[in-house]
Amino acid sequence: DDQGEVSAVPQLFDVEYLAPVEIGTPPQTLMLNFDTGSSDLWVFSSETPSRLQGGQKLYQIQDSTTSKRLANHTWSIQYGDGSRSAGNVYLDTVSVGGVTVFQQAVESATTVSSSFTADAASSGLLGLAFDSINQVRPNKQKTFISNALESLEMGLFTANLKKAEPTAAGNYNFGFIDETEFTGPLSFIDVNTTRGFWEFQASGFSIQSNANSSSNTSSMFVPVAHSAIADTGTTLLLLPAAIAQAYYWQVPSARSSAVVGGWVFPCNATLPDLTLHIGTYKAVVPGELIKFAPADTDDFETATVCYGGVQSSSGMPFAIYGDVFLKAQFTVFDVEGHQLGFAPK
Ligand SMILES: O=C(CNCc1ccccc1)Nc1scc(-c2ccccc2)c1C(=O)NCc1ccccc1
Repeated sequence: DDQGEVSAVPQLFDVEYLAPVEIGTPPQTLMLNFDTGSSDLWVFSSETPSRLQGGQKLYQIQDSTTSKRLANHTWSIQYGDGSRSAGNVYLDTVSVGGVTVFQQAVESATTVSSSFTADAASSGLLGLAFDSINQVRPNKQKTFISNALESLEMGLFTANLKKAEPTAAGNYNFGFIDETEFTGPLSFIDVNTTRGFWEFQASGFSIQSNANSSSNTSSMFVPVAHSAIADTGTTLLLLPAAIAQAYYWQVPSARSSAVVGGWVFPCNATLPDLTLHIGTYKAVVPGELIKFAPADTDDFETATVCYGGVQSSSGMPFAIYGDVFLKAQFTVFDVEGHQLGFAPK
């Protein structure tokens, strides 16, 4: 029974986490964005027009002796931020951290939008949401994890994303739970797979002011029930506007800037911790993770205006608990049990 582990390498300002994936025979290793918010494994390839390439390593289809065209099948995907890609479909051998799937659908891009072209480090995405939202037509294809399930010791994978110090890489594990990766007990909640996402219910929030190091006062619990998804592919923690507003009202001189496109605050501000209540689990997101990135220059030293890691999810179908949230928790994605498990780390 298989188990696999692969390191999750944070890119600048933790905007995404890439992990090595081996495709074809002999294996071609590409860095892909592991994305629990979508269900397509797609790559830049020898079919991607050179004018749409931006230096990414390509899947050389003809160099793989095991690649087979899935005739008359195509794919096309659009993400909520407007980015998009589309192309043809091949079946080939795919390995992640030692877990191998034969005849995995590998979606080759014949067109990508500008934000993908501009992201030189990422050769594509590896979707880890449910098969129902795979975008291959006429016949949907299964995700890597769905195909790998039968060979895994446990029908689950875990994400342990980390804030990028120079060396810190997080990791994804497939088929096992490494108890050394978290401190407190795991708390499990049910997942609603109707929309194909890792969707769950959260009941509200509380805010801890870190006024001084010795004591911090915890605010009372504020009930703001909302649907949310656990999404490694979305950078920020996108919450109902009422929660985002209540949070930044605790930060002196924070404001919602139409110019920048979200909540900003002075970089020398001390940000409170935010606790999100999920079932009986209290997920603490430290203020330091919410001081996300400089908004007016490229480095924290000279920047005066900083962009918040918590932003509003208004206009979206649900709240999106992205990397800013997942960096603070150890998360179990129980594919077979349709559950999410969280623990502090
Ligand atoms: O699409 C995803 C997961 N994939 C993220 C991704 C990765 C690489 C390139 C582009 C996108 N998650 C989901 S589920 C639902 C949405 C959504 C977001 C806004 C409006 C409507 C739906 C998104 C999504 O688009 N996430 C990425 C994102 C980017 C910028 C701002 C918000 C969200």
